[in-house]
Amino acid sequence: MSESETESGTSAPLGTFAVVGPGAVGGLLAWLLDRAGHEVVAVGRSATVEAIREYGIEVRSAQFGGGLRRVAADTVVPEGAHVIVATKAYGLEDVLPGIAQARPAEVVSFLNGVEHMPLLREALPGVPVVGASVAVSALRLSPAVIDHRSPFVNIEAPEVAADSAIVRALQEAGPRVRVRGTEAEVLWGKFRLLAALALLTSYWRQPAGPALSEDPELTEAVVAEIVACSAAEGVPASELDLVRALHSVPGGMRTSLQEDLAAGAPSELDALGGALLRVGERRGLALPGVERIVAALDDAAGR
Ligand SMILES: NC(=O)C1=CN([C@@H]2O[C@H](COP(=O)(O)OP(=O)(O)OC[C@H]3O[C@@H](n4cnc5c(N)ncnc54)[C@H](OP(=O)(O)O)[C@@H]3O)[C@@H](O)[C@H]2O)C=CC1
Ligand SMILES: CC(C)(CO)C(=O)C(=O)O
Repeated sequence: MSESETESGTSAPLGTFAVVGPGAVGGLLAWLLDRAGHEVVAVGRSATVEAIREYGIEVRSAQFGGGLRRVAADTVVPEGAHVIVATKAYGLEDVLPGIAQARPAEVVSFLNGVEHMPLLREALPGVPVVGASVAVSALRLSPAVIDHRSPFVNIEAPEVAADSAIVRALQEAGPRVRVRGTEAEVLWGKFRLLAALALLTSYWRQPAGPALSEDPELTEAVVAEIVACSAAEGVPASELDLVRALHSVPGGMRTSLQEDLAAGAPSELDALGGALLRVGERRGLALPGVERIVAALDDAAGR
């Protein structure tokens, strides 16, 4: 019997799920939860909400078959909802008051990075808030059309979230969901890999394979610096494991930071590279490799 099933075999309703930031990741998760029969509302800004109301959410996915689903959409978070947060880091502060006002049952965030959790907790006192990670490659082609490019959606959530309705619903909706360790372990586990990949792919303007091999010394420095940051923040890791993880990524993979910078769009450079530099400053770590890349990307973006 699955966790959300009753003794009689029928699914117990887990409540309303609100996906705040129905972009590539949020739209895909909303679509998957809707497909699994849950009550889902995609919560976004008016242009996106209008597009989803008019058209639905279309997912193109080899893994899940894809298709169009008439997912409900609103600009307001429903009262007491189970909230998934999937905005970009730079959009988080704008959505916090609306989430707080809805007095959500719980909040699970899927943002990349590590600095968003204190912001969420400060804005949502008394609300169970959990940081999870998702490994997936997805891109929003238009406000209601999502291209799911990776043959996987791998979610990790910390052990404290084992009973979360969001985690239980996602476990049954299609993604691979692993519940393990602490929140810091989950977030840094993803952040170590993502930060290295995102910075190097963006710097070299190449997909993962060539970006990692372009300048082995720079790659080595970035790996060592990120592992040092992780350890200083209480999550020890091995450089060798990170190198192995980086080389297991498909060589043709591009990162969302790389896509955003290439498009001249707002990016998460500060939430990734900037966050590492702030750890370095706080912990007295020299990060010359990360610093060089962030400075070059800042220059290129005209900051
Ligand atoms: N794309 C990927 O493959 C992966 C992304 N991630 C992480 O997931 C998170 C979401 O990324 P992704 O789905 O790619 O991003 P998208 O740009 O596709 O979607 C972001 C969503 O957040 C909303 N948003 C952004 N700024 C604001 C704002 N100021 N106020 C309200 N809403 C806002 C957007 O609104 P609107 O619809 O109005 O534009 C959109 O719905 C990021 O932290 C990313 O690093 C993690 C793994 C993989
Ligand atoms: C590298 C990738 C695609 C892995 O999930 C990612 O998280 C991103 O680009 O933001």
